[in-house]
Amino acid sequence: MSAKTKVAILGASGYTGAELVRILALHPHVEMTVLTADRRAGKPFADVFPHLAGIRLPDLVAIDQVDWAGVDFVFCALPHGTTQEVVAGLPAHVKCCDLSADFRLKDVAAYAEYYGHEHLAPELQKEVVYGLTEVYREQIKAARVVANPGCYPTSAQLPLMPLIAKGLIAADGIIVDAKSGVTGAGRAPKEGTLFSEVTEGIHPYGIATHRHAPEIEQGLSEAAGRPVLVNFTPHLMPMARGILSTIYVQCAEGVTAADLRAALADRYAGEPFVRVLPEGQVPATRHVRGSNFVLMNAFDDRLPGRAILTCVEDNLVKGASGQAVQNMNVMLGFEETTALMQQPMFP
Ligand SMILES: NC(=O)C1=CN([C@@H]2O[C@H](COP(=O)(O)OP(=O)(O)OC[C@H]3O[C@@H](n4cnc5c(N)ncnc54)[C@H](OP(=O)(O)O)[C@@H]3O)[C@@H](O)[C@H]2O)C=CC1
Ligand SMILES: CC(=O)N[C@@H](CCC(=O)OP(=O)(O)O)C(=O)O
Repeated sequence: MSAKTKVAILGASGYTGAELVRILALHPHVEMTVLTADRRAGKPFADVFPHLAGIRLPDLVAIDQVDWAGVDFVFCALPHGTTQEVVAGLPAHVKCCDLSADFRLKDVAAYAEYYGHEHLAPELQKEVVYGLTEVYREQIKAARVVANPGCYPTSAQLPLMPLIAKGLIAADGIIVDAKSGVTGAGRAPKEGTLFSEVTEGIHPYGIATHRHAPEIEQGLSEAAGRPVLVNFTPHLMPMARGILSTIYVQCAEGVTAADLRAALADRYAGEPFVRVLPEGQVPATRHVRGSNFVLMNAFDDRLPGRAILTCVEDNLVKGASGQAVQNMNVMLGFEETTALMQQPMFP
């Protein structure tokens, strides 16, 4: 049997880091040899995440303690803004899937505008492949560094890109109304994610300014073959996991929701993680919890010629760590579904 791939998880003490460990624990071809943290460096991993105590793992270390000679593949699960120099400094033999937003935007000027500082690795940015697996699989196969998509952009681009590319919906005037669970904001303590700030309520945030809008527009523009702008408003929900995107679109002349559903079903036939639901069935976040699945459907609006698309995912799995493992599987030539076929937990 060939040797296992040695994997490092940078930011293993965060939510997406824990999900990577949970998923990779069932991966037959990898061994987790390095787990890093910042404030929690020096601790046993199980002290930080007792629910994963049954897995044999190395202790958490600081990034500057990592011996890269013993690493083949890196998952970088660090806060955005801290990642570009780390990834640019990796030795050439190491492949990487970056879960942060640091390499998602191809246009470094747009990055500077939305992230508030100049890109620190513009040369590397040119070779990074955007990791929406179902769309960019062929490029991902050959990539050394993959930028894993944002959680909201995954749920918006998967339903919209094929419909725009086929001219079944107008690329202009699209409204993406999205809701996320609180784990989307990470584990580091902040006022906005306190129980008392989130429970028994819902509120939009980042209205007309959220940094996922240009990421969604990047994909939709590519599908349309011209620049496209989108109206994107995220909301924070009193739940731990899950994203629901409700998307309002104008259909092309004569096109109905049945046509949109059929086109999506055709596009994603054979895709293991994308399911287009039968007519009338409503995607719910609780139907994807803990899984790498995406559920979507299309409905006729009451307004003539308009339709409503709905899409759900688990923000920590297909929206982050699950898609990252999917990308690693593609990059390293493993079966794409390896370690990812857990069924959703319900309720
Ligand atoms: N949560 C989600 O749903 C999604 C997250 N992402 C992206 O994935 C990345 C990780 O997110 P998430 O796991 O939620 O974040 P968390 O805040 O839960 O975890 C962040 C991790 O990074 C470490 N860290 C923080 N600051 C530094 C630093 N300056 N140097 C080195 N390590 C540091 C933390 O260590 P310590 O615990 O010791 O402080 C922790 O391990 C982010 O870029 C996020 O935007 C992408 C899609 C979805
Ligand atoms: C609920 C919540 O706060 N969600 C995060 C998005 C999570 C994510 O995908 O963030 P990155 O683009 O940084 O990877 C937010 O809106 O900032």
